[in-house]
Amino acid sequence: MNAAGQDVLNTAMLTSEESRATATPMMEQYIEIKANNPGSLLFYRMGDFYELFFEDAVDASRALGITLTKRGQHLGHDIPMCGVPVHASDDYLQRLIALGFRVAVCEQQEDPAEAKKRGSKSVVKRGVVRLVTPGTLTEEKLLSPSETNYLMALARVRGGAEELALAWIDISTGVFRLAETNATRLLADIFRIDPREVIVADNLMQDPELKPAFDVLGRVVVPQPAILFDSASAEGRITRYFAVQTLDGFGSFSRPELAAAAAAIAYVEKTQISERPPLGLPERQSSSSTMFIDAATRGNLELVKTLSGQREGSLLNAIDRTVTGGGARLMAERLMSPLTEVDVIADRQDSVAYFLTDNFLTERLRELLKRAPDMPRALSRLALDRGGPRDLAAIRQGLVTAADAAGLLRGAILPTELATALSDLEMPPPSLEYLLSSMLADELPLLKRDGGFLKEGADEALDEVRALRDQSRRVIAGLQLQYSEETGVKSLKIKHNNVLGYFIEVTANNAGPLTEGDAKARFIHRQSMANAMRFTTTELADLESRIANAAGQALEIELAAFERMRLAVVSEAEAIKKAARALAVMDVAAGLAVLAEEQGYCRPLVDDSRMFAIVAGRHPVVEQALRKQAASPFIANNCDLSPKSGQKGGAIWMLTGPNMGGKSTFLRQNALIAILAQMGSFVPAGSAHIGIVDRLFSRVGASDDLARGRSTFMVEMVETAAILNQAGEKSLVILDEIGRGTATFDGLSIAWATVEHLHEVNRCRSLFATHFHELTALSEKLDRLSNVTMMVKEWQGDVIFLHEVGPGAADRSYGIQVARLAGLPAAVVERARNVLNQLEETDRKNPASQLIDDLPLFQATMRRETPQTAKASAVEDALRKLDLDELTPRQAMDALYELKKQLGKA
Ligand SMILES: Nc1ncnc2c1ncn2[C@@H]1O[C@H](COP(=O)(O)OP(=O)(O)OP(=O)(O)O)[C@@H](O)[C@H]1O
Repeated sequence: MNAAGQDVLNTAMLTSEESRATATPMMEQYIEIKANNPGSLLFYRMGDFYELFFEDAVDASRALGITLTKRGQHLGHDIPMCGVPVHASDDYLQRLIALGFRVAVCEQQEDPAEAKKRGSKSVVKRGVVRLVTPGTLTEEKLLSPSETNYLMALARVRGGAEELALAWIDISTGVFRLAETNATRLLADIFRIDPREVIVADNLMQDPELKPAFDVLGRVVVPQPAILFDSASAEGRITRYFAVQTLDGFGSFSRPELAAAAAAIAYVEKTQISERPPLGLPERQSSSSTMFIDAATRGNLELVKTLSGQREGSLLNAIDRTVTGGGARLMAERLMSPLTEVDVIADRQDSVAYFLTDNFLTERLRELLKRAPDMPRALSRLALDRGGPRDLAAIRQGLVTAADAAGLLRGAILPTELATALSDLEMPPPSLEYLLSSMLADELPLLKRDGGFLKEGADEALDEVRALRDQSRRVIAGLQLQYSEETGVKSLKIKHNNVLGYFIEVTANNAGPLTEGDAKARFIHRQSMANAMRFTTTELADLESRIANAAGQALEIELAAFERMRLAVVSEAEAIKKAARALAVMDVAAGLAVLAEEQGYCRPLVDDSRMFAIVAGRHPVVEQALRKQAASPFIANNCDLSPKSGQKGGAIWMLTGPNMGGKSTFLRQNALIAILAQMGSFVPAGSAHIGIVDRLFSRVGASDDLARGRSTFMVEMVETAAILNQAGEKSLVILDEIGRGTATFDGLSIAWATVEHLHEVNRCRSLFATHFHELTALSEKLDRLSNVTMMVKEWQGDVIFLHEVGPGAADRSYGIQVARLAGLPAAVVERARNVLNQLEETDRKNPASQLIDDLPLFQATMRRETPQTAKASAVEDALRKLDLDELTPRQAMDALYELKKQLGKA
């Protein structure tokens, strides 16, 4: 029984020997194909439908809400069945893929008439032509225009320095990249790339080092046979795919990188069966060239989606002004991977600055770009032979846009990035655009088999058969007139249907003149209906076959022309991809210029210093939200974490202030400004000077991870631990209310020790917001720590939030006032006030802040501990080397004496 309560044969029973022995020939074919494609729903082509059977039918009918029927029996069980029409299959595929299914598409591979020739019982040949999985989509309907669609392979090869590597491919655009990684940064790297599917060797699925990451990724991870990841045969697989002798020309790759790349290629081959998408050569990405943002930080800062999963409210949504799908994808990619290389950042800023200086040019360019179709995706479909006439038209329009954009910028003195883009725009040969424009009609059908996509004048032979077809139609109209005059039946009509083809139709009452006398020999009776009779003539039959032939010939000519155009496009794949990329680069730069102009952003100075000086910074998302609500304007705030002269480490700002005062907003805005600056954008500030941030960490907001058995406090501590273990001198760390998830004293102690560790060990630029006002006393001992506070005014017992960051420390949180504003019952507010007074009284007698005088500094305690923990003593070493199971009692005694002697020496 399955979950739906039906008695359905499961796949194991279906593919058993017994099942095969009793199967009909068609069932036998089905079982064979099903057995070869485990884990996928099988779309089995029958005429105009894809049919699903057995468990697949039950699952799909439930997922798609379509009717489940039955078709005969097998092994004494009903065979459940459901089907989707071929012409609408993209919609169904989309829904199934979104629900996490994978689909094997099985087509008829010969004409049913061919099969019949082999005998009346023979089955039409069928084969799986493609596995549809989330990471290997190419259809326009299945893809989001503004998002990349990466398939990723993770490989591990023991022995080298870095044992793990990632390879990711977007077959809808041909992008192919590689990077080394390690267990610590694995999740951060995967989230940066945000793949739809990650393939992993099945023998790694339970690996203790990797399993926690797989658990977080969930069903995105798909186990595959380990042989796909075999590093020994990796190079061969890659060279075969790219049809080259050696990989030497591509750069040098580590063994894990080769294994990951080969696995990704193997999976593409496995899912695309006979087709080969046009992949770019693998590009190596060094992890040091992008800012490391760990998974928690990426989520907390809501870069591309909010914590609740929406795009609305994310940073990307607030800054994306691009007008093309390719531009939107590049924008998201840049936001996900801010750079650490000063020169490249400056190049990108130069492009934005260029467009900012010429509004007129920017607007004209954007108008052009708005008409640019998605060239890389159309190209990919054409290369995979899944494209239609509209994909050819997309390439044509893209090439026109590229030429127009090039025309607009040619002759100008362009900054580096735009100059490169301009020369890329000029890569595709003009002859290609000319070919497509001279062939393609204005109105295009979706499918090439519908014909009618070549324009008049495109092909002489086609024009001739079309003329013949049109002429024949005119002849038919003439015949109708002639027959009606001859017979005197005015209502005589020549009609057409798929069964009879062309025929003459008269009403039953008017049949006489066609069935009597001489006419009887001329008008051949075909069909009698209730009220009508149908006839044909030799002339009409002759005309009909000429028309049918003409249509067949026309389609043949069109399909041959389609193939010529397709090959012409595919042979320029590299140039087309370059031009498309150039359009995306221009779209991003122009979009960022529009944003900077509209929102008043400034160009930040980004260099290799340790500066972090933001003047009048704003939160890019909150600022726009406040404006939209026409609420009071956003209050800009400064932030300076730069080392003072003579100091080496970065500064820490300890931020206190009331609830609702704007602490979290201030913390996040500075992290977001760093990200924007390093992705090459202008930033929401009056001015900004940022020394490259190589790693960004944030611990903000409360979230729990109950699915993995972690409480809110546990998550907080895990994230804090990651920060303290990994942050270095170039990092930027944002910590919001560390220690609030536990008892006050525990929380205060943890926060205290964390600040000391950041100051003494990590020495990074940090912002630390807290309600533990006792911590502000630390500024007396930690020279790079300053206290700042969110300013408030008290007015007639109420608090007024000024949202302004000023020097000093808050002495209270105004939590009770905020609680009152939130509508806590008056009695509870009153009682809380009393309790607070009592507590404050006790604290005044024995303040926790006095601790600062009583506690030795963190570094001092560290120093005391370090020698013992860091370097094991000779006695410990000797003890560790002893193999107790191998010692006789006598040897054990001797070893003990020896140890004692060594201890004496120490
Ligand atoms: N600089 C600002 N200018 C104008 N409004 C602001 C500013 N900063 C914050 N706000 C507004 O104040 C609200 C509260 O801000 P935020 O959540 O940052 O406060 P908080 O101090 O972190 O509060 P809590 O301690 O309760 O978490 C925000 O939703 C925003 O609308």
